[in-house]
Amino acid sequence: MFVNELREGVCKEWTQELKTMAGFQEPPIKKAKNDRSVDLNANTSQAPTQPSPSQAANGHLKARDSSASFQNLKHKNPHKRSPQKAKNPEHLRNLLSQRHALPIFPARARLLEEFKKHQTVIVIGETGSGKTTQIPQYIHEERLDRKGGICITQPRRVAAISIAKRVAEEMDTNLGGLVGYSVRFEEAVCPATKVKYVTDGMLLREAISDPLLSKYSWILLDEAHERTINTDVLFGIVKDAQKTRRSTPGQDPLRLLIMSATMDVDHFQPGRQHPIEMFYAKKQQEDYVMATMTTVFQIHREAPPRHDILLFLTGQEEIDSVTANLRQIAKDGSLAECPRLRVLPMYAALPAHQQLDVFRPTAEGERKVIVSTNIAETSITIPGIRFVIDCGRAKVRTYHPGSGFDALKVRKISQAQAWQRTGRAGREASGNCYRAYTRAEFDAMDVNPTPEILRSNLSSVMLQLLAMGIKNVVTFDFIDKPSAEHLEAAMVQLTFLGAVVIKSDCLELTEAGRKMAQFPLEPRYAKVILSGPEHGCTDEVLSIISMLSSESIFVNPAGKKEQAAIARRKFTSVEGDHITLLKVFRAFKAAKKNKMWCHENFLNFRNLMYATEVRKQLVQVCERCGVALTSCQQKTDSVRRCLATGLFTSVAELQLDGKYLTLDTKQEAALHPTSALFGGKPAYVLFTELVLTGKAYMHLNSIVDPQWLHDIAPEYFRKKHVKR
Ligand SMILES: Nc1ncnc2c1ncn2[C@@H]1O[C@H](COP(=O)(O)OP(=O)(O)OP(=O)(O)O)[C@@H](O)[C@H]1O
Repeated sequence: MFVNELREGVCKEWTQELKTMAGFQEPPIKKAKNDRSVDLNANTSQAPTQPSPSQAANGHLKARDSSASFQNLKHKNPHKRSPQKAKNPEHLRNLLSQRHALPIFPARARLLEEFKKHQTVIVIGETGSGKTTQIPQYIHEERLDRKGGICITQPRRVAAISIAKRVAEEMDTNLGGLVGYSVRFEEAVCPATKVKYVTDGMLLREAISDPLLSKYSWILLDEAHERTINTDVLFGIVKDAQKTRRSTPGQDPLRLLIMSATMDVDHFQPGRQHPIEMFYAKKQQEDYVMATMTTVFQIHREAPPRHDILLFLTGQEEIDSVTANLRQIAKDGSLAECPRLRVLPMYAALPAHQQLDVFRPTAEGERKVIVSTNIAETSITIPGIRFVIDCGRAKVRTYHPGSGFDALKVRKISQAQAWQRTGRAGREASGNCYRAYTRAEFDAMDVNPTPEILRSNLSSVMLQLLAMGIKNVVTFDFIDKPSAEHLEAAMVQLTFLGAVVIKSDCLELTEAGRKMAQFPLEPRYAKVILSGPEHGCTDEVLSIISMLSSESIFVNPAGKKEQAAIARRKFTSVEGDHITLLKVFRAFKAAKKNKMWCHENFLNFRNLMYATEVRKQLVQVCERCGVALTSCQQKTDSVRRCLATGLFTSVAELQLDGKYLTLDTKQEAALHPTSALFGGKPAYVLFTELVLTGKAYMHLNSIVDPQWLHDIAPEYFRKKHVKR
């Protein structure tokens, strides 16, 4: 290995490594029989821009966006024209030459040949080589989509939307016309849509009503290496659909392409369209946040304007605080000579249009700094990014079935993720990547992330599989089989919720379970909505659950925390956080969804609008399922009672020593300081989430009466020795 220190004086803290980084082996993907794996380079004439030579076949499939999605609920902007740019022949010529310069282009004929020959093909190529944007166009140009459309899955909604926009532009067509997208609560498609980008959760939901995926001739599972739970499950479902369509006369074959990024570092630099210079920290950084911020300003002082920076950090709070700090420091007089700094946060809880802000090109004399979670790690191309700064960590949620905890912890990322982050720097031109960790730390990282399916609560997936008619979930063709403990925990949860019954050793969906599967929500929330009519409060629980779907309703600006807390007190309910959310939602409606009102009350207008939109969609599902929309007005104890019908396994009891123990697994847990109940000592508390962040905290809590619990699940609470 050759380590060279360059750029002394520019970034003293970094060492640069030149091309010969020690290679790491791509881990084996399980390869389906008769599948074909195409290396984008194999047997094609070597163009200087081409990706790596032959790869071992196989991949490993990625995961995220566990949220299920709506189907065809919204028909948005169906004929929104891409910018006038698209009509400009010069711009079109430019786009075409960009397409031709992509590493995938010389492999076009070879790929199409393989696609025609095989029903399942695995395509492995460099990040940025053109898989996501080009392959669907090649299929369409070759008219291989005459009998059915092309559906490309993405783990994240922002990727699905931004890529669809780009492809519509490249194809000089309207977004929502020939090219469209469909993500939870939002879509731009029409009957003529042939190339459709969707979140993997969305396609999973489509498969519930149409297990043969009959609208499509092509399913492209993209970013397969990420191993999201939905992509993993889709793999099994699409294979099943293929088999059934093959054996059903008159059915067209269903073609499956699994697209995965190569993680082969030996090829990372020479095989890329644009080279990326790598820098590692010289020594371990004690404060990675500080290290990355310092690097932002080191770069900012040196680099020309419009050479933008993408900084990877771990979570919303950290990002909000770094964003505020960067903006503050940018005002410093010593930076007067530097370009103007536009700092933008990027995380999943931001509404889609705010996420899409990061794609706006940088103005003359300006520099964009995007401070992001791993949401920007794969798939997307953010124009202008020349520098990536990677803190080497991410917040990971891991479910522990034994304790019922969701542990949310900051962990080291894997090498595969580190390369994905690096790849964001060289999409349009050569770039630089600064890793805030040493080369030795990089070497010690896991090669790949743990597949999501091995660390998640499986109740949603299990319900969806059952709704698709897959009888034996335990023998389902998972790429990596979840542990018996995880499967068992999901089964128990669904049984408690009344979604399934066990008949002759097999799980069977109940009528209620069938309805629950219609909601793009976790089964326990769907159960709450289904219980609405019985408690006369469907209207109220719909508002609360919509608010829970949209994060950060309350704004807490640095420097105004006191005022924000005072404003928040107006809505705080002694009954707990759920009724507090309901009061906010009602007040927002009464204020006619006024933006100024939100500002004055330290509430996030966009997130409230998002909740309003979600609610509308949920109402439509209620109508489809015949759930009556009743309202209890001010009788909010029936709302808490109704919440308990779905969340009754999430209750904690006050102990003599003043601490809380969860009833289900006897874990010690504390009320989160942001809770409306914090400081009080109610005997029984229902919590929405139990998160381990150092200590175990109950988030979003309400007071419950033990008698209700006995009424809802008498057997369960008798066993838990709950006094009435
Ligand atoms: N919105 C965009 N604006 C500008 N260029 C873009 C945009 N989207 C894609 N590109 C260009 O197209 C190239 C190929 O992108 P594409 O997403 O198809 O690659 P990929 O092989 O699928 O990468 P990944 O594995 O990271 O998703 C990018 O490297 C970039 O040069």
